Amino acid sequence: MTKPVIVALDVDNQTQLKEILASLAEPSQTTIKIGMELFFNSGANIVKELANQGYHIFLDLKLHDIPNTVYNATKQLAQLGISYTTVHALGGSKMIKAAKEGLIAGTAFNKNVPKLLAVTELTSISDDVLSNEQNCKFSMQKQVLSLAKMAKSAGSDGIVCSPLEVKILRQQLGDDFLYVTPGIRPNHSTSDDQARTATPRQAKEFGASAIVVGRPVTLASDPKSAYEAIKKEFN
Ligand SMILES: O=c1ccn([C@@H]2O[C@H](COP(=O)(O)O)[C@@H](O)[C@H]2O)c(=O)[nH]1
Repeated sequence: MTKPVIVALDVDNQTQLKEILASLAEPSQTTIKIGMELFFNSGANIVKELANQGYHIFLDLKLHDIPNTVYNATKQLAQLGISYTTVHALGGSKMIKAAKEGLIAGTAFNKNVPKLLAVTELTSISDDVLSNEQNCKFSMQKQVLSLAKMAKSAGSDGIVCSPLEVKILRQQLGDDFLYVTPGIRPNHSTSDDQARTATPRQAKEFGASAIVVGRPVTLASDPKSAYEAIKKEFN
């Protein structure tokens, strides 16, 4: 079975959106990620529209609020036809539990409940930022593992982390949990806002369940070839 290469549709207009979608596989074979940029530009209707076209949707709004607010928000999101959504693990176990309950409450009878993914430490956070700005006393690996364990016990279906942490996480938390990894850079020399990166091949070797790829596809001179090459490397 091929593992998903999830393309992050981080665009603010329909023209660019259509161009990228045209480079990807047919909707039923494709998971696309809608993040804050497209959602705040086009609203919930774009989510419903793309879901109706048959795409599997990863709605990445990274909710982080009090449990009651998150419950009511995920209850709404569950009605959009999405497959995955995200909260920040740092919101705590009560918030994660509420997010899951909201998804269950908002899902129509005989539809699948969207999978809940907890974002551990963003892939843009370096070791330096973790210790000097977040004042975390643990190593990155220990911190991500601790958040992932808590998220799993609170009911999340998986986590978002860097590919660099997946091997140890999978050993500790098992295979009945999703390890979704952004921070994918086919060319390791690229320098941008991502701090904890790996190539698609490394993500595969470390055991990622799915990878999330944005700019390496959307900014490529030939997005279709870039997407196909990443899929081949990851599978
Ligand atoms: O820890 C995280 C969580 C989410 N993301 C999202 O993934 C994509 C990555 O895009 P690139 O252009 O490939 O960097 C983007 O939508 C982020 O919001 C993440 O990067 N790290």
